[in-house]
Amino acid sequence: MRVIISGGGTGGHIYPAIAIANKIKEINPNSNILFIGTEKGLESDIVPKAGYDFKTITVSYLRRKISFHNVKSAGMLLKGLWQARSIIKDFKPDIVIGTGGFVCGPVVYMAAKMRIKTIIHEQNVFPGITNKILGNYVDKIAISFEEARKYFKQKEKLIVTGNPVRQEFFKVSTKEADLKYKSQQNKPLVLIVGGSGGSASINKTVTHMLMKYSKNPFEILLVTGKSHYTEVRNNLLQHKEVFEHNRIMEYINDMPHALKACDLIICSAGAITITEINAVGKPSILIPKAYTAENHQEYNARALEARGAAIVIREQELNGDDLYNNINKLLNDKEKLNTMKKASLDASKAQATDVIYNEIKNLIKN
Ligand SMILES: CC(=O)N[C@H]1[C@@H](OP(=O)(O)OP(=O)(O)OC[C@H]2O[C@@H](n3ccc(=O)[nH]c3=O)[C@H](O)[C@@H]2O)O[C@H](CO)[C@@H](O)[C@@H]1O
Repeated sequence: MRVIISGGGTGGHIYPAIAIANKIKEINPNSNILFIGTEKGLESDIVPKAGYDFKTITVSYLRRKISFHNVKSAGMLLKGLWQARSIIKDFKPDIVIGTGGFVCGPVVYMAAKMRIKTIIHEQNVFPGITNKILGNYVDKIAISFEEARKYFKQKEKLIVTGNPVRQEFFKVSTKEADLKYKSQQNKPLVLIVGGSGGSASINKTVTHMLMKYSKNPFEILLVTGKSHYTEVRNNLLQHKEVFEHNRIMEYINDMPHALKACDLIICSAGAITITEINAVGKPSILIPKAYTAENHQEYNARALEARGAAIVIREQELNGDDLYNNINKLLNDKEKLNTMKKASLDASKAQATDVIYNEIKNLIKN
């Protein structure tokens, strides 16, 4: 099997691509897989670390208004299309898979025009602009929610698969996870993550909370996001006692172990993070990022809240005191925590990666 996978910009597009690639490799160890992304996107760091060959093309986004930026972007898009064509021509894939983000636009479009089999995967209820356009050209559109159907005109191409997550989330051992991530074995661990890029408002609120309640009876591991790390660290260094009970990191490369080790996760409500939380069956406090397209993160979060697996706090209403009280209340209510854990696990759809793999196989066979 020769496969090109493209998706990038944020972790929410990259990790599903890796989950699909891992599945293909697991079943076909001799398969040849090539990722295409951009140099600037998170994928240029994550994909090689995951052990896959990686090539880049140039892309840019378009603004809604007429602008010089758009003229420049159109030029870059043409260049990207040309680069994608040349990589596809050399690699000769049996199939090209897109998992969203601007970069997969030129790659999947070019492959379709070159009459190579193509499939895209959409992680959210509200599809991204790239996937919406690509829907016109690809052979198959894998969606994660029934509700996403109405946003695609090409009904005959749709298949509901759910979101693929890496198998490690289902296999990881609690003992290993605790050893790796719990620095104080006698205290509950609260993991706080603002998505793959971090969240300025979560970082700010948690910083205030830690300064005010530095002797918290739990341990906090705050993952700031790479671009926020220095600022958060400098602010917290003014209150050194905070670091006696808590830690900060800029990014976690081993999220399966970190998630497994925590007693509670507080995070923004990206679709892949939520799927991973369910895979390990953890209770969560979800803080949907405001101003995401169609407010899709709040939609993701409310779905989990309705199942009793999560508590939702709107970003606009976030403050350190409430957050601290919510954490304390939850960690002291074992019955509620257990109910939330069970509801979280019940929401897990472990078979998504298999369903997508079967679609890929069928497309290649036909
Ligand atoms: C602001 C915005 O529009 N964000 C979107 C983006 O979010 P984002 O990229 O934050 O996506 P998700 O929260 O869905 O996924 C983040 C991924 O990064 C991983 N991770 C994160 C932090 C870290 O330190 N280490 C790490 O490995 C997580 O385990 C997860 O696999 O893509 C998602 C999936 O299309 C969407 O649902 C989100 O709404």
